[in-house]
Amino acid sequence: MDYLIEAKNIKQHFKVRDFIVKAVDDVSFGIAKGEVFGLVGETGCGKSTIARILSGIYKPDSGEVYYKNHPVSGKNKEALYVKQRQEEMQIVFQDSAAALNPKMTVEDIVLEPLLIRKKLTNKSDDRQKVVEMLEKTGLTADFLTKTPGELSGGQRQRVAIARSLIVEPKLIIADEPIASLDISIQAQIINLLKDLQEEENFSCLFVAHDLSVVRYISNRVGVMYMGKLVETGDTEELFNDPKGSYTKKLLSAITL
Ligand SMILES: Nc1ncnc2c1ncn2[C@@H]1O[C@H](COP(=O)(O)OP(=O)(O)OP(=O)(O)O)[C@@H](O)[C@H]1O
Repeated sequence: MDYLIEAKNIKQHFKVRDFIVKAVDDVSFGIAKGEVFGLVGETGCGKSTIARILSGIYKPDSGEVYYKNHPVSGKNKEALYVKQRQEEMQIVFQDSAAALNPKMTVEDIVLEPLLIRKKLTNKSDDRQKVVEMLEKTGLTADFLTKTPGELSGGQRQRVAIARSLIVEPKLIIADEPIASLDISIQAQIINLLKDLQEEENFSCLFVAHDLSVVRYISNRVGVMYMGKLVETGDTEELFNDPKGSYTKKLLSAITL
């Protein structure tokens, strides 16, 4: 299978006082180009740790992450592909919106990833690009000069998404991207992410508690239980015909 990013046998253990927490315990899966892979499971089962390992924030204790079939996490990692993953990936966290620099304008916030990559051109073209990104996320040029404090939670998350899109990412790691938003705004942001994914065709790891959201947005789903990936499958197959006893239990706890 030609995966954009793949985890093979990754493990991440944390020592907490005298205990070893097996946060991720021998997990393997891949995300194809243009695919949305949803990761579900109870609190503490290891979803965020996996998101951090795939994005390179954590180095797994063992196992390997591959980007375009080249190792990017272990001893034999290939610098060229580590760099490509870094440049082609964006992360949208639960609190991305809250973490926007309160002193910066929306224009500067959205441009920052290009600044970091030394890809700014000239002021008017750059501004045009920002406006384009804002419009993609349902905002307008009126927002250019605003600061995060002047925006609602939903608008801030739109700005965070616009900021991710400006580098034309091939991969978005979304870790609970709607969890901190009001219920009424969550659907809008999920619809936006789904539309953008269909337009831009980036691959996505989508981590969420909410199974109905995962079902709506994902092509494939992985179910985690205590650090292990206990079942993966195409979304509708998995939801309609879960195989494992844990998946059955998890799905029966909700009404979809
Ligand atoms: N830096 C750390 N140090 C110690 N333990 C950690 C660390 N990060 C995570 N853990 C533990 O590893 C386990 C998995 O955590 P993780 O955050 O990956 O789960 P999760 O499924 O994302 O949970 P949630 O849905 O609550 O975010 C938990 O028991 C957590 O307490």
